[in-house]
Amino acid sequence: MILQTINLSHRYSASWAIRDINIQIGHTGIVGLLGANGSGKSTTLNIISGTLNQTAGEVIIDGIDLRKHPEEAKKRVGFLPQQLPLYTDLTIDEYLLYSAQLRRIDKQQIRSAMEETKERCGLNHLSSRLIKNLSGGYRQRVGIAQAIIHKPKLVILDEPTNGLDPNQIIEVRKLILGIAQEHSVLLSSHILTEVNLLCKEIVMIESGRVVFSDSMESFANYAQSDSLLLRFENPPSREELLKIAGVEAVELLSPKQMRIRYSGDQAVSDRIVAASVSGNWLLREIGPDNTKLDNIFKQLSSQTAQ
Ligand SMILES: Nc1ncnc2c1ncn2[C@@H]1O[C@H](COP(=O)(O)OP(=O)(O)OP(=O)(O)O)[C@@H](O)[C@H]1O
Repeated sequence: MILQTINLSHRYSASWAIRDINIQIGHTGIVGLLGANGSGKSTTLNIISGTLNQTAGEVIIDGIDLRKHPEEAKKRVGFLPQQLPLYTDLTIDEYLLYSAQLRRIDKQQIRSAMEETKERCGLNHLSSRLIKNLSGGYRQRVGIAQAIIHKPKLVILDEPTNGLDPNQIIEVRKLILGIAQEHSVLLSSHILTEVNLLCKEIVMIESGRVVFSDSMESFANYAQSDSLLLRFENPPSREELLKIAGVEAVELLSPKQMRIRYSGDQAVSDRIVAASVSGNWLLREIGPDNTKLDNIFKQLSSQTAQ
């Protein structure tokens, strides 16, 4: 297991910022930590990267307890915090040399580590450019470069595309996908589309607690599994629909169109068809509700806020 957090909890003052966060990463690829602003993503990532001490719970990196053996555990982690840790008066080469020294890379290997990292991050042609003269996208690449220069098993990226323009976002996402071929990446975002595009797995947190944790595929299924869109030529009343076994809620979208939420088995659609025939409701459309994942995000968020 590359990362395991066990009931990770943190309290800045009186109230808990995160509570019982359990994350497991066992392979390369990207795990998305999704949550609205203030939900506790940065707190979680700061703890996992060893920059903040948790109030309770454990972080195990590659089998090493981060609290008990911080140096050994941190060797295996690269971190891009939300605020870029750059020295803008340094050139890219100077900054990467400094980062490599901080990471205690062997003197003989520093040059090759720098060259390889610049190559991977598309920075070779800018080696002697001052960081303050780089665009936002390139600064982000330098931030990512310092996070991978020591070839950590786990790379943690806190909102890596935040504040970038659309073209820069595409480039940085490409870079992250490349890095994920060789490293395990834990990436935070408040944008569901981004997590959907990049990640195989998703951990969604809200108000400091995990509300969903599974594959992206299960998330999409979960998101669409429990509602149906219906359209009738001769629509029944809400009460008539609610009488059908399994139908839990009816939401009118237009006089003839509605969304129902249901629980239990999928046979609810057969029962709706049968009821339509016997009630002469003239069913014209029945199918899964392809609610945009973003709506689900809002829905999940409001569930936990209650
Ligand atoms: N240093 C701090 N002192 C006190 N409270 C804090 C501190 N840092 C964060 N918090 C609070 O902890 C909660 C979680 O914040 P955190 O920054 O982890 O969330 P986030 O999901 O990363 O949000 P954002 O994307 O806006 O940074 C918030 O309520 C925040 O106000």
